[in-house]
Amino acid sequence: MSKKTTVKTLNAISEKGLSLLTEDYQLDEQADNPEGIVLRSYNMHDMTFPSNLKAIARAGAGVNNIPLDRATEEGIVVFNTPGANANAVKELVLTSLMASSRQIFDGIMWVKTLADQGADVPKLVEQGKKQFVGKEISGKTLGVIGLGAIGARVANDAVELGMDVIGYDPFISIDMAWNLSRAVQRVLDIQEVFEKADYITMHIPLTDDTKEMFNKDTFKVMKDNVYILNFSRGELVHDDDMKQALEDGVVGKYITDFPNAKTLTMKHAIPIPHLGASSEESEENCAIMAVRQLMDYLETGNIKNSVNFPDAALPYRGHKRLTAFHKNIPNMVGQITSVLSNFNLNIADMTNRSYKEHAYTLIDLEGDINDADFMGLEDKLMTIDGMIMTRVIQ
Ligand SMILES: NC(=O)c1ccc[n+]([C@@H]2O[C@H](COP(=O)([O-])OP(=O)(O)OC[C@H]3O[C@@H](n4cnc5c(N)ncnc54)[C@H](O)[C@@H]3O)[C@@H](O)[C@H]2O)c1
Ligand SMILES: O=C(O)CC[C@@H](O)C(=O)O
Repeated sequence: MSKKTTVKTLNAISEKGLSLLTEDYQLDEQADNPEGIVLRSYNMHDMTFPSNLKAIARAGAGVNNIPLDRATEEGIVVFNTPGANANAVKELVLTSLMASSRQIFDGIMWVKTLADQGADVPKLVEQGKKQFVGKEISGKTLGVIGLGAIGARVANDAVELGMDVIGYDPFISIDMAWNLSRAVQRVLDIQEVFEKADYITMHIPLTDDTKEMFNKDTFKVMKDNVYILNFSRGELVHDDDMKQALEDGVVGKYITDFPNAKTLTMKHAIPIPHLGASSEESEENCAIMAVRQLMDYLETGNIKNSVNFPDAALPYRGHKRLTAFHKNIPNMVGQITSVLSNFNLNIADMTNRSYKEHAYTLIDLEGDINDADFMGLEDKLMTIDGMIMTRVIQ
């Protein structure tokens, strides 16, 4: 019996996805040395990668919880599931936008304080409700920073709700640009969003460039009483500056899906316990996509939706297949094919794709090949300068 491939989960992953793992896999939450890991927001930064680990599948969009550079150096592919939870997040953004604008959260908290007022409750409600007069969003300006899977959906639906929408994304993909409503006004300078918007929602990854993008300098440019929605990552906002801006009335409300000890005590902050992607549909979509991508890679070497390797695929026709991940430098493919020819192995098909400083080569080998024909092949390939990982799939 051939050995099963071990997959470990680091968070609760929808059964709809995990049940796709066939009998060739064993799912083991305690495994010390799995070939694959599936996770959501678990922080992997302090974790040493197991020696057998080949792939990490993030059931979700953000990958700031995974040490990508280290994974790349160790030849471990990292996947995410673009768009799979975007509708869930969009719905919560729009819900929060409308509910906060109409002071629903404050109103609910207040009305609960009347619980011991007996028959007077209806009268007190009518007397007290004037504290919670809100604003309609129709006709107001929404600034959307980041027009990816979530931002583009939020922008399009906000247009349908009657808002004037300004979008900023210097790196927008062609697909997203096609999907964006023509009513969304795209701007090339983020300052324009800060200056004009009554509500600002951010849908960008957390990177060195975006960390604390919302700070006292950017608040200074914004309209007084602007509402800021953060369904991306807490670290995009400088907490102390936000606290001050809320106290000064520069920011009217801060709706954040990433509460921490500071935001929980901020006046006018509305903390939500990271529920953006927590819908049944989104959890299933993400798990199914993550597990499929992981299995495809482990079984065929094909890559789709990686954040650190190039996407690459060859139709899998049962050939013995060699995969190699290496530096994106001249003559790597030449050196690989030369080793193959020394081993008397003939190429049936191949592809080589690059991403930033690295490249990935998939080679199908022709004919009936025995295990003995591969003896020493991977060791030899690993002696090529710039080679990071090789794998024979048989
Ligand atoms: N709250 C949640 O549960 C939840 C769920 C999903 C995603 N997220 C967060 O939301 C982020 C966005 O998710 P997505 O699915 O839309 O990702 P995405 O990759 O589809 O979109 C991100 C967009 O941000 C743009 N961008 C990058 N840097 C930018 C910058 N400096 N200024 C403006 N735009 C910039 C990119 O070009 C891209 O279009 C994720 O990275 C994640 O951190 C949170
Ligand atoms: O898994 C989750 O619940 C949240 C995921 C979300 O933050 C993401 O970046 O996709």
